[in-house]
Amino acid sequence: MHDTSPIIVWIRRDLRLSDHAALHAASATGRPVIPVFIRDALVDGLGAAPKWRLGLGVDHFAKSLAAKGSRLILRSGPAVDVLTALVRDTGAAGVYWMRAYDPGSVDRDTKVKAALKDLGVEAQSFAGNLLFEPWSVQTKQGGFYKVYTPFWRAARTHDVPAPLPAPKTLPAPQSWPQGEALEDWHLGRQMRRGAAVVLPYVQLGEQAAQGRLGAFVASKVADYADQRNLPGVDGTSCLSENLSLGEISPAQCWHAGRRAMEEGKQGAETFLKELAWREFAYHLMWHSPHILTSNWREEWQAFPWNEDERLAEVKAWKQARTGIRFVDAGLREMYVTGRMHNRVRMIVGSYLTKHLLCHWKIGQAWFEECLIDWDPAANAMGWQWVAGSGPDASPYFRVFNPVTQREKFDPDRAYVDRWIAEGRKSPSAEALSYFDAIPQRWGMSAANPYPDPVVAVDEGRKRALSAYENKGF
Ligand SMILES: Cc1cc2nc3c(=O)[nH]c(=O)nc-3n(C[C@H](O)[C@H](O)[C@H](O)COP(=O)(O)OP(=O)(O)OC[C@H]3O[C@@H](n4cnc5c(N)ncnc54)[C@H](O)[C@@H]3O)c2cc1C
Repeated sequence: MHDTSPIIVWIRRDLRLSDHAALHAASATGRPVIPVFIRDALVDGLGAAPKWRLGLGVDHFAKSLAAKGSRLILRSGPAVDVLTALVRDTGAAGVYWMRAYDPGSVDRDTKVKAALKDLGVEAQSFAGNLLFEPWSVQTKQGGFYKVYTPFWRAARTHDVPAPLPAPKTLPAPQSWPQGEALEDWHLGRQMRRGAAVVLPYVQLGEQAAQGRLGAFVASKVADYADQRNLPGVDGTSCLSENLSLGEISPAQCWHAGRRAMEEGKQGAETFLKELAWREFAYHLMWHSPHILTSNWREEWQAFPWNEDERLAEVKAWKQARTGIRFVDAGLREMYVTGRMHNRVRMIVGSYLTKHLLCHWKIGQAWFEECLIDWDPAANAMGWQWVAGSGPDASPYFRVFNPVTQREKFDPDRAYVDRWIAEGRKSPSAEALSYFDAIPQRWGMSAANPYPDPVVAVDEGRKRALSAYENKGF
């Protein structure tokens, strides 16, 4: 193979130059590098907001590559077809990529690897989208962890390699293969009215992500342990948006957290533990992929969840008009910003699965539609945790009371007042922007009175507890 045969770097949800082992290794070969992004069935299957956010991220990353004298070639179709055709067209010596761990990607990547090997081309995948490879953290018996705390105890003894710098050069090939235009993919098509409303909340790309991490470590991490549960306070890193598309690597976050810990900043260890929750989600998804699609605990299979999306309660929940302010505030925050505070994710999830006795899959799918930080593993684990059907889940009989939770975690009502417009003399701009984002056919207006609860807090709790009786949980 000639030295000028290029290396193709297949870019997926790893839209960064630094701490990108595949780009780094490709650059180190001294060969020309051809970065490629493929719009395949997994991209087409994304929900509206994550697909739109991916499009913004890809566009931004293409510009970062252009600033280095490189390019991002865009192609669509099944990855195996696109890559084998590209290898033939360019005479590439190898294809490198960063590993993904969801079953759809694993299946696809296994086929790609086999096809490339058949062509006699080097096919290499690299670690770096997680801190610890999911198979590397094992129980003493060689199994996987089903409970977070022992997982954390085992994981924290593992080394996390120092992040790699961005490659110095990404030599261009003599001629670039043809690519498609991102505009023609219409990745934002389903966002309709929402895009203009969500856009100001987006922090796009690697530099912005590094800025977020820097600001968090400089001014928020010290109080993080106390403040991270208060949705009215800007007390968390907000890095999930960037982590979900790999605009920052978990190792970069981890090492920044470690340094903060060494500097004696309280809260830094809690931050590391939260990063480890992300790892735990991937650990669980890798070892028990059914967490994405069915009750992780077998005993929940017979539970009679409501699964009908047409139910009035489900519509009210999705449209953030359940009549429970803390719940509606969270769902509105998500619709307007593409994100939702972790505490409130638990409250809205509990209300859907317990007060309304609806299947967690309805919530999982709605979050997948609306979140710009959507992550398959964290979303599935979060929903199964809330519902009680997952490993290390919230006990089934723990029904969050959204009223007392609001009193405890939003005592001055800063959060609910920010997101609920109805009944207020001068609603906040954020609360009003919800009505600009939602479809007009929902028929909602800030001028309407705030709705009565679809299911009252006590009544829903009692109903849930009686539904759980004699189910053998
Ligand atoms: C029902 C439900 C659904 C969820 N869906 C998602 C999702 O689609 N995408 C997503 O990234 N997170 C999800 N989470 C986890 C959590 O809510 C978010 O990661 C967190 O709110 C992100 O905000 P932050 O970046 O400011 O977090 P920080 O508090 O600053 O934490 C730092 C990082 O740690 C990780 N992290 C923190 N908490 C968790 C957690 N409970 N589980 C897994 N990782 C965590 C995230 O990567 C986060 O960016 C979900 C939680 C629940 C209860």
